[in-house]
Amino acid sequence: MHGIRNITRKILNYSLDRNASLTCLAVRKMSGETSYDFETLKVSSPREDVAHVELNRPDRLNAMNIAFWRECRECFQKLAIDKNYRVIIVSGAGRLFTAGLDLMDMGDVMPTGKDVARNCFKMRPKIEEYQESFTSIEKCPKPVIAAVHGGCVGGGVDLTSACDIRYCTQDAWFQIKEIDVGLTADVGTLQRLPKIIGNDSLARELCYTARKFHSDEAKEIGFVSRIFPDKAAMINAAIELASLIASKSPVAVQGTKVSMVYSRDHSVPEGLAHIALWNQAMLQSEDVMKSAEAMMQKKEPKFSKL
Ligand SMILES: CCC/C=C/C=C/C(=O)SCCNC(=O)CCNC(=O)[C@H](O)C(C)(C)COP(=O)(O)OP(=O)(O)OC[C@H]1O[C@@H](n2cnc3c(N)ncnc32)[C@H](O)[C@@H]1OP(=O)(O)O
Repeated sequence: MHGIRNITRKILNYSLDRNASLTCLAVRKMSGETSYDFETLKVSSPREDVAHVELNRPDRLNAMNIAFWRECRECFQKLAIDKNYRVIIVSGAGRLFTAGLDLMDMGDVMPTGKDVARNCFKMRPKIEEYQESFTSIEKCPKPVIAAVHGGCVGGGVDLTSACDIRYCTQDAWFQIKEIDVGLTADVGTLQRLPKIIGNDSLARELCYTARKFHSDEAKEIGFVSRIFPDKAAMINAAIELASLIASKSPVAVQGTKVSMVYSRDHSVPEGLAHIALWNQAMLQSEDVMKSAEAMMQKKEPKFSKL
């Protein structure tokens, strides 16, 4: 008799638990909330319209393990279409931004078969997936601000090169370290960094030698735009900047990012043709009239979510 009662209680508890979690899921879906529950990233919202993504494996110096590569991609793909956020900040938890590729967790990209051709057919889509982890930052139409403290090694330079704006602390240093671990960098530094710093000779020097460059040099060459005495000051400034950008028309801000990314990789006539096509639609936005009215009335405009 006791046995049957126990089983009944277990079944009842199970269905209550299940109903509770289904209700939670339904509420989340109904309210349009996206879940950002990750193992290697912590996502918070320090201000309205601002998301803060923290690389969150401080005990491993935020080294990029297999879960990280997947989660980074997923996170930015979600943020790209999440109407609750207009600007994103990326920083690292613990004593430095990131130590780059997790050298203890590379099983995903190391071929195991005997046949070179078959290994290659497996490897290429894997490498492309890793590339997409950072390209998803660039594809996200919302501005992404990197806030770097301590070291930013290997994959960290790839990641921050895909961001729109880079701030760092006085103690920050950067290292395109791939050469030193026998790799040709393949997730974005070689493609993006030379265009950011506009100095091909120096880009090659940094990539071929893997020498560290510190905050002052990073600012001098245009890799970062501002340096702060410590992490707290940098994060505060990043939040202020993010809030300012978030107060502008999201139609205009996101169109600007899309156009700047496109124009970087195309000729001036192609870039102009692209923005003409884009703006033939976007100039019809209510944000244009709202901005003009606010300007005339000397008021701050409020723009609705996208
Ligand atoms: C298809 C692939 C695409 C991606 C490519 C990306 C490539 C790259 O990122 S290449 C660069 C790889 N990273 C490195 O070579 C950095 C290695 N680490 C260091 O040089 C130092 O740890 C560092 C200078 C960052 C910090 O030195 P510090 O003395 O302050 O700390 P440590 O005692 O060395 O490290 C503390 C613990 O963290 C572990 N750790 C550090 N880096 C990594 C890493 N990259 N992967 C895995 N684990 C790492 C280190 O072993 C220590 O662990 P423990 O001894 O257990 O405390």
